[in-house]
Amino acid sequence: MDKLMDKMQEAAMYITSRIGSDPVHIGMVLGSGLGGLADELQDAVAISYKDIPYFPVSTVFGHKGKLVVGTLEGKRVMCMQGRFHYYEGYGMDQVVFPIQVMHALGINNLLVTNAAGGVNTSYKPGDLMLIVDHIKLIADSPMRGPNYDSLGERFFDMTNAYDKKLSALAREEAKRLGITLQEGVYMFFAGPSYETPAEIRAARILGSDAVGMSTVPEALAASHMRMKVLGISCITNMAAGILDQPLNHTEVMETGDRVKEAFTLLVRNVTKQWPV
Ligand SMILES: O=P(O)(O)O[C@@H]1C[C@H](O)[C@@H](CO)O1
Ligand SMILES: Nc1nc2[nH]cnc2c(=O)[nH]1
Repeated sequence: MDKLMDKMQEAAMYITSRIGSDPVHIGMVLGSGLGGLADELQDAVAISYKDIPYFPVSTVFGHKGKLVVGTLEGKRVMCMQGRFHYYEGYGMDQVVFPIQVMHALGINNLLVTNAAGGVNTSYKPGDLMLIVDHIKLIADSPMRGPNYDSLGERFFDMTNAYDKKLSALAREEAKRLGITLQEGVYMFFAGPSYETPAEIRAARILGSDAVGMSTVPEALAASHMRMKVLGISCITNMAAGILDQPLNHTEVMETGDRVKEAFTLLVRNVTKQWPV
């Protein structure tokens, strides 16, 4: 066994010692302001990241740094209440390590969520957006370096990175529940600064509808391991230069808090129907 596989196994064994060996159906990464969903799990077991071998720790306000495992709408789910970002100083390999540990635990379904800035001017803060594709032009790939053939192929396909059936499910459920669900392309920026207005104009020309500092590394790692991914952004603010106002993390958190009911309702109903 190589080193990454050893680390994944050790982390997975520790988590299993805390949650038991019943299968976990869906992994969920909860973005800034969206972590409250984890508090709704039944029979929940919460594990601090600092207790899990080789896990990094969250340093961002609004990211609690806990793995919470429990039942949501009849499915056993594992929520990351707080994620790791490249701008925190972690390598891309550390950013995606939890996703690889989920895979080691037998999880093949992943919901990735985030707070994002709206680039598409038809969006408004508080909208939810189904991620149909992404753009990443900067920073390393998390898969840079030796390939772990037991995890996935060296050159892997990203055509269907965001699963079409799960996307259709989210679309249907949003419609049924009367929740506005925009659809768009999420573009990764390394942060921690928000973008300049010129970068946002460039992002729009390139075809992005929303910008953020996460999610894409996790979607890459999940695709490498052929996990099924559903992505939902919460448009917490209009991206830089669209409105005549500066951006700040407080607004991001406040908007996340404002939409938490709609977000939770949508995720609950998608989870209920999620084929596992
Ligand atoms: O973890 P996410 O992508 O939801 O967090 C976003 C990006 C930054 O961490 C932060 C900026 O306000 O929100
Ligand atoms: N990069 C980036 N990340 C965000 N997260 C929440 N809002 C934003 C934004 O406008 N830009």
